Amino acid sequence: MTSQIYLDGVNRSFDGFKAINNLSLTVDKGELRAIIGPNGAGKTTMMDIITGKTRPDSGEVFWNEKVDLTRIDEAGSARLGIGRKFQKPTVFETLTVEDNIALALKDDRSVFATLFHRQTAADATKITELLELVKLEPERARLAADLSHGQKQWLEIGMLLAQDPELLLVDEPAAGMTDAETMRTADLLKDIAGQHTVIVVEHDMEFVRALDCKVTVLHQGHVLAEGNLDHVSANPEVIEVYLGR
Ligand SMILES: Nc1ncnc2c1ncn2[C@@H]1O[C@H](COP(=O)(O)OP(=O)(O)OP(=O)(O)O)[C@@H](O)[C@H]1O
Repeated sequence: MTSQIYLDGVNRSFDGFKAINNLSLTVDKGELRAIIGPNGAGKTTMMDIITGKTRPDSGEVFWNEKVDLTRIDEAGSARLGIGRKFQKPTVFETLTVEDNIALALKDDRSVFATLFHRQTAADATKITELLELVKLEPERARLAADLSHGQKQWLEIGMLLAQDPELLLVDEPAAGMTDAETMRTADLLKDIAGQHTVIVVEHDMEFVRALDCKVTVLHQGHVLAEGNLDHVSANPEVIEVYLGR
């Protein structure tokens, strides 16, 4: 199996505090992986290192086994095919759902050209496919502002998928969602995996259970446990530092 992301012996300190401490982690191509851990465990810093936002002090970070991610900045990581979804949805509220996706397909053109020129047949097909994937086809003509919080999150995932990333990093997608939206989001990420590699940081254990994937527990900047949710949940150290709180 080819690795999509490979971290080995990675360290990063902030003012003498080791946010990432000898972190080693491999995520395979097409895998869906959940990352859990208490506040301050280093989850965000790990994603910042993968996307070139933060440089490690030492250690190896490889993309597709050959590209050294420690030498790449955020723009470079996006060009490689790393898409990142931050916690807060950032859709264009005054545009329709469909136009949000159309814009994301066309970030090489101006907004004006995208909105006022006719779509090609290929674009129209791609937009419909993406809307169906993120379960927003019935909402395509609505303004993004009128969507529920969960629907906005799906729309932004659709916008990221329009760029066809190889890897999607998703930060706490279930935060603020209803139970039904949370379960639909788990289904969506499961649908996306395989075609894309998906790494999800999340605190909601019901959601992580629904993802039904390998889980990595981070604590104090390194991997405390790894395996399926039942396996890591039974680990006394994991219960002590995270689940038992
Ligand atoms: N740019 C920075 N400057 C100083 N300290 C930082 C910086 N980034 C992260 N830290 C510190 O590193 C530690 C790890 O933070 P990080 O945000 O990676 O944890 P996290 O697991 O994402 O936590 P949360 O679940 O709260 O989002 C924290 O103690 C944080 O204060």
